[in-house]
Amino acid sequence: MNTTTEERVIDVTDLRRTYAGGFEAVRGISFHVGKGELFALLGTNGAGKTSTVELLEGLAKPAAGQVRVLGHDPYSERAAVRPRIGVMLQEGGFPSELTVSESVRMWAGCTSGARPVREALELVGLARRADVRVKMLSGGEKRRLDLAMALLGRPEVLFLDEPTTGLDAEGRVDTWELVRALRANGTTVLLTTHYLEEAEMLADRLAILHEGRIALTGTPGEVTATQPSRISFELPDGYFVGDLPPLGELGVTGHETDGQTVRLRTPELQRSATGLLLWAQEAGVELRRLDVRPASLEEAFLQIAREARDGKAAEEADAVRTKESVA
Ligand SMILES: Nc1ncnc2c1ncn2[C@@H]1O[C@H](COP(=O)(O)OP(=O)(O)OP(=O)(O)O)[C@@H](O)[C@H]1O
Repeated sequence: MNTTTEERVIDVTDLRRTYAGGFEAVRGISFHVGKGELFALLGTNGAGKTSTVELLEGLAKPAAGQVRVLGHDPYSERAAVRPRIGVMLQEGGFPSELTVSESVRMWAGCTSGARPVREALELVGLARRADVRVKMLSGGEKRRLDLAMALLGRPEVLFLDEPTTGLDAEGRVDTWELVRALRANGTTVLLTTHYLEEAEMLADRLAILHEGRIALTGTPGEVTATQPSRISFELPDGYFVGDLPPLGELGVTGHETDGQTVRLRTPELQRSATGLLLWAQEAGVELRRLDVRPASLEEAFLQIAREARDGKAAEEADAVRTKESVA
């Protein structure tokens, strides 16, 4: 999506965050989110997602770089930004003795133009639990209450920090539907999640953070297209991988065999699958347990983690070699 500067509801340029003690958790990241877009920030544990989102919410001041939310600096112009955003933190931390509806009413008292309490609870499927004390809610129900609070002020921009952690499968699907409906009504959403399937289902665009930097960004389709697709099958007894047509001619870039099981990697799924199936038909061979699948976001994510680990291992080995050669 091409977004002009005016349409950029969130605009982040070379953002950095350094904690007391000098640790740099966010190391120069840039991205933007257009109106009505859902942008997902993904990353390994400690990659810097929460550190980044806190800067966008105006909860902390960047060490360097610039953040604009709805055209304002969320830290120094907090009063202009805060009423227009909704924030769902990882831990809501509401008083546990209050009931669900009392909690929402209390929060509504601090929110201008708040939705009616009943409407907020219905949106997140908590209306039946309105009179239950917060301390009696399940973990998933507490997440729904956190979401109700974030939605109270009909925000133009919604920050969702791991919104479905602790929800069961049904609760997760309900939340996805709600988020889609909000986005369809023009709400801009910034989501962090550990569930790659969630990002794949919801995000218009995403960024994968690693050690405070953006390792990969794009639409889910663009990100998964960086990884090869997979074809796996079992050959009948008496057939071996060498009996297949030359794999390079099928566009296959890598393969593994384990007994009769063959796994192929290819950046050209249709070409490779067609070539393989034509061969099987002509040779009268049944490819058992045939499985043809494009790469998933999870594979792209794991590949980044692997590359980062291998890169680090290579750097460490280089450092050891340098040390040895100096000694
Ligand atoms: N207050 C702090 N002081 C010093 N370092 C911190 C502080 N808060 C976070 N960090 C460090 O900054 C890095 C990024 O943390 P952050 O919580 O932003 O990561 P994250 O991507 O949200 O991780 P997770 O997926 O585990 O929630 C981590 O190495 C963390 O240990």
